[in-house]
Amino acid sequence: MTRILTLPYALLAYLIFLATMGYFLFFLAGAVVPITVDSPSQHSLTVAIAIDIALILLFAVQHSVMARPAFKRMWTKIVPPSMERATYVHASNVVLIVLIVFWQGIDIKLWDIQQPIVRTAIWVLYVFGFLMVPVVSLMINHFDLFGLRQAWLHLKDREYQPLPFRTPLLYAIVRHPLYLAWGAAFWITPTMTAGHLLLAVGMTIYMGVAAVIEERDLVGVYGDQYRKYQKDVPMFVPRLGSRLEAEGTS
Ligand SMILES: C[S@@+](CC[C@H](N)C(=O)[O-])C[C@H]1O[C@@H](n2cnc3c(N)ncnc32)[C@H](O)[C@@H]1O
Repeated sequence: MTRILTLPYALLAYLIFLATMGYFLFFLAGAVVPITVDSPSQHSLTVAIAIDIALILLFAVQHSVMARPAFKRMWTKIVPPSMERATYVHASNVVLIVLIVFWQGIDIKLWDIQQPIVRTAIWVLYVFGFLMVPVVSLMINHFDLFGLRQAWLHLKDREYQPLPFRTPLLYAIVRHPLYLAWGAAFWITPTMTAGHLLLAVGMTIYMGVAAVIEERDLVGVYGDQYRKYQKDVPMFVPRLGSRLEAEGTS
């Protein structure tokens, strides 16, 4: 039964993710869609800040806890292993939709660049940064990240093999290009409100902590290979003039 259900379950998670991400592009831009990061709050400033912080914490806890090996070991006693990653994607979708729906905008402008050419250039950079998120996910294994590979292997009755350690393209320059792309999406805007800043700061802190925790797990999985990678390649900020040969540490 799970053999038949796993692939549609994972595909549904993936499609909802794509739709949510499409919405999120405009949510962060504060344009086109009805609810955005700048939608005015109906609450006092203190309550609005408290709700926003609770939403960021919910996002951080769900993403961090469900990605830990110990949680996965326990969780896969309930959820079939082939559905574990797709379930993570479903949960992440729910959390992101909750964040979008309940986010409280705080309309205090910290910067507001109106010069048309500069404003357009910033929008172009924003879209580029945002689109780097799916592009970077393709560099390691997009379909594994979204649970589709696990579901496909299960359908074909083939055993799941974890991804090998790799350092392709941007992974030869920094260890966390996906978080860097997310950072660009959160920070690059011609009009920064206090609500948007709260989201950008909260997510940046979360990604910093998540990267440290993720690396502990990666050292556990890949051992000295990952330790060497940590020595050779910076976490977030590229070092001028130094770049691993793509795939060089694999
Ligand atoms: C959401 S991705 C984020 C990757 C990274 N933190 C980044 O910002 O690009 C997390 C998954 O990527 C995998 N991963 C991260 N770096 C990797 C590497 N160099 N080779 C293979 N898998 C990697 C981890 O095992 C984890 O399952």
